[in-house]
Amino acid sequence: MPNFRIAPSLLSADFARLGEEVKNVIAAGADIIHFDVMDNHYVPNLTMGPMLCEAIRPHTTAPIDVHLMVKPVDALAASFAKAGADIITFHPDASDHVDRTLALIKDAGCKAGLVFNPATPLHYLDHVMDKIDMVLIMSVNPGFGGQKFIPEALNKIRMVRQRIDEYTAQYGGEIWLEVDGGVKVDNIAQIAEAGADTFVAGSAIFNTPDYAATIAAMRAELAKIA
Ligand SMILES: O=C(CO)[C@H](O)[C@H](O)COP(=O)(O)O
Repeated sequence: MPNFRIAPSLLSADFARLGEEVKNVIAAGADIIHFDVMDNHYVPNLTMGPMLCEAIRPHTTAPIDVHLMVKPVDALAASFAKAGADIITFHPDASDHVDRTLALIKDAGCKAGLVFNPATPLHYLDHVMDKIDMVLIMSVNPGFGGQKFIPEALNKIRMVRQRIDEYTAQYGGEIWLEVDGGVKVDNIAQIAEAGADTFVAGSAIFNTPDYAATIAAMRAELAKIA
């Protein structure tokens, strides 16, 4: 069975109690904190900046996975690396120089990844497979939590899984395949079957009264995958 990781998105957490929410959701069995950064320019919403990342950093030793939905990318990527991010992903269509942005993130000591919106072509992976630690497939259009999973994302996940497997079989290393948007207890197994190993879930976890029960239910679904 692959090493499955559950990454609750703070987008649906109680922003007035973020430190507590971070602690609670990790204690409930989550692996990673997913931190959504929206700039009201690349996406039509405004969320959290590096100061909030720095503020939650002392509340957990779990990796903080920063998803930059911003344009331009580089200055904020550097600020989030300083603020304690472990993983920084960005949208290649928002960066003028994808290779340079990846290098900036890696040089700052973080893992780096590319994010693909539902309509972003995968050719951005062509010359950078050796520089990425993660591919994040958006299964909704970015900007808001609580949207419905777009089924076409499953085909894209399968294509990326094949690409990662072929690359790592030849060159070694590890590249995580994360999926974000509309992930729920009742579709997580199907998403895993398509090839994802890391699952962002916002509303599905934070909008339930018992985080541990929801995460356990997700893991029970994932355990059904051979
Ligand atoms: O990046 C995002 C939206 O841009 C969110 O992480 C994502 O939508 C998670 O929310 P939910 O699980 O409620 O769909």
